[in-house]
Amino acid sequence: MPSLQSTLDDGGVAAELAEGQRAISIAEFFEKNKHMLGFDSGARGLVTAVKEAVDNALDAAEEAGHLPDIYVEIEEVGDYYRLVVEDNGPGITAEQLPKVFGKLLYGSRFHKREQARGQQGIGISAAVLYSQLTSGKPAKITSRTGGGEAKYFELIIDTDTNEPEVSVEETTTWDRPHGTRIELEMDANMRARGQLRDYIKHTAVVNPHARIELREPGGEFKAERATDDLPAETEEIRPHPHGVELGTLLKMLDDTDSYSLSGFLQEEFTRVGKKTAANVIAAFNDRHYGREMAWRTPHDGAAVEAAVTDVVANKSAEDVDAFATHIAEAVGERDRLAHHELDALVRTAAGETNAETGTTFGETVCEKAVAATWDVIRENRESDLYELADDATSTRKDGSTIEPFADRLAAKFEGGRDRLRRDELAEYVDRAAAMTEERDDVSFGETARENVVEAVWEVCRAVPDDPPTVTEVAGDRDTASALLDAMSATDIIAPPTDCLSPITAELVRSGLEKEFDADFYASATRDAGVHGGDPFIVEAGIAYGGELGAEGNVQLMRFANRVPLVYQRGACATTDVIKSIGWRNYGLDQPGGSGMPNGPCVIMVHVASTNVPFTSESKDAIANVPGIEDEIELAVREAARELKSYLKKRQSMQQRRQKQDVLGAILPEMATKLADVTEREELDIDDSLARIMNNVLVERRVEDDHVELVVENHSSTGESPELTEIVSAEPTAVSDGARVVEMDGEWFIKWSPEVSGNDEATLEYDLADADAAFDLDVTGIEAEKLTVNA
Ligand SMILES: Nc1ncnc2c1ncn2[C@@H]1O[C@H](COP(=O)(O)OP(=O)(O)OP(=O)(O)O)[C@@H](O)[C@H]1O
Repeated sequence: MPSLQSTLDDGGVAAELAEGQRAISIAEFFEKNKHMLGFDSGARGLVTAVKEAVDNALDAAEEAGHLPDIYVEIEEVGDYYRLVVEDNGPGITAEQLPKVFGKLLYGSRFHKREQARGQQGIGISAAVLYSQLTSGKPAKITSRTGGGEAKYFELIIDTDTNEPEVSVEETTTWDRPHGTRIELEMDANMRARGQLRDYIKHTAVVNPHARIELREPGGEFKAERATDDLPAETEEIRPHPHGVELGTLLKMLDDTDSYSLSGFLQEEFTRVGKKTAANVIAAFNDRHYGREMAWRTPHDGAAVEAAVTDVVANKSAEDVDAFATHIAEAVGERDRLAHHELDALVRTAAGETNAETGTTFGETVCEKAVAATWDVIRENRESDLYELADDATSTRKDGSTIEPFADRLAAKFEGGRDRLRRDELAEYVDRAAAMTEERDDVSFGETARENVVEAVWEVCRAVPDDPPTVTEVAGDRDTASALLDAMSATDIIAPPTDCLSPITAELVRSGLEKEFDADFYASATRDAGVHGGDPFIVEAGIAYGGELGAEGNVQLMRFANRVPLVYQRGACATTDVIKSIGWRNYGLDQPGGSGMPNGPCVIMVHVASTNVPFTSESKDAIANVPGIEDEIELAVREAARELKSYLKKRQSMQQRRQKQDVLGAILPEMATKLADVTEREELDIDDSLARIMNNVLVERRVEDDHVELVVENHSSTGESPELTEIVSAEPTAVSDGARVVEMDGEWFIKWSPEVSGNDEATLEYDLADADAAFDLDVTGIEAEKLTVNA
């Protein structure tokens, strides 16, 4: 078959192609690209649908201030699976409902800067799309808003138009007073049961205020509510100036009602008041207008006087002289002068002279005087630049290098107001330096050049011009780009974090304690950072030991905005960071010193943000954003430090126990042998063991009705044990510092002595009844460091 090109000329090909070109609806696009939304297989599609519906249910209930109560049911019905998700949220109005479920990219959160699980307005409608594509059945939705009647809808998405097609809309009855019920049928299977259960279990870890019930063909799972406190309510915020992208800035400039740049900055951004706006504008002016060079003023006022006198005609010599003297004196008072400063100074001199002489020095005269004085001031620019360059460069550069360089640099200033941007100045310096290197056979390196630029830029003055208006900035990409640069270069305090709802270190820990039976738990919450104008907070938690499986890699749990991330672990910034940490340093096994560590350990990382940068629309993995990666690392390291000291201590306790076990086996034999040989009474082993092990030894000594508890601290550090003696008769003459409580005929005597290293304390009491029974309990010291002989 001949190719299109061989039968048609270029214009013909274009016309032919044009016939086949048409807009693609978003629904059509996602129909073909289901994997982008997490619906690439039946197993995964089911997990994604549950995730989207449950995330929405949690968002909706929390937003309405209700403790979430969510029911998820998966049932096999004929060739398909039926998914039902019910929530006790505020419900959806009959007007909104068809669009929420029947239109992709329709939602309430996309434009909000506030932490929420949903972001894009695709999730649940994508589940509807997947269901209708695989089963051909409509979505069945029941929703009831507080106080209203329940409404029932059946709908599909028209993929050509991306609009809902409602087939049934009626009033119904429902036992929930408010909430939403979604029923979807889809081609699916339960191969991803593990992921499904993980998703529900991990959701429960980070949402202890939610009650979630899952019923699926393989069994039931219930996560009961652990707290009645809803997460702190979040506030919507405006974007932060750091990290906004140019396109967004241009759009904001177009949309704003503000006229002035200062107003725009204060109105549209968070953390920008009058002062910060002024700082941004100063930085913007530097970039947009540049600065004016301020030349060193001449020592000799006579030259200025002469120059002014020369150019002013038609006035009495006396008046001209007074004017020239005023200018020369004012110039002499300044160390350096920029053109606009000179201009203001001449006008002040004109006013002063006028007050003294009554003669007017008008616009033209002033302009002439400014020009003449400016020429005089500029005459010294070679020596001025020489001094600046000489100070700024290393002492190794001698005058013969600096002098020709300064002359060349001075030549670049072409006159006028000597106004230039920093990049222009850098170019002048580069050219002068390159020429000097070439002509004079000397070196003028990068650092020297940068130092000269900095020194000259420092003496330049900010221009007094008003910044352009918002409309002017919006109309020019370069100007907007200069504003963006200025925004990122200005110090601005971090955004407020009331738009975020971190889990908090305390709840991260109790969440882990609730779901994992371990020996050790640690957690950390970092301060907020900013990414792309959106604030974010990273939290980390670690559980170690206990019932956790010791074989293979540690278990990594990733969360974003309280949602567990189940898929694409390998593509996630969180995983990359965990792999990049040297875990051997924290006491975990890590073959080869990098990669996933091994051991009985769960590491969890939560990134909360008003806009989590996911790698794709299916929201499975966090993108490699350096600022976020840094914070993940710091949070994990903070928790890992606690793990390290726990493991270190555990190791030293283990060694102690081993030593104690060996001694415990040898010492009695030695004592017996020694007693045989010496024919003396056998030695008290506990006493010797405590001494050898540097333990704390607690011994009871009873004489008639007098009881003594002796606490000997054989270690070198102070200890504060808690001793509780339980006696069956009332004790008397109890030594100081004790609390005595009677309960059901038993007396509890509690002491908390502080015993310094290598010291001892004696606690005592008398018994009214010599036959009384007693029992001692000692806490506050690790078992491995304690020997009780009582
Ligand atoms: N169960 C529900 N109760 C109340 N409102 C809901 C419920 N489910 C969805 N909504 C509303 O419908 C909107 C669209 O939901 P959808 O899942 O399509 O997107 P999203 O949650 O905003 O974002 P994402 O695509 O990131 O999940 C939500 O923003 C919310 O306003």
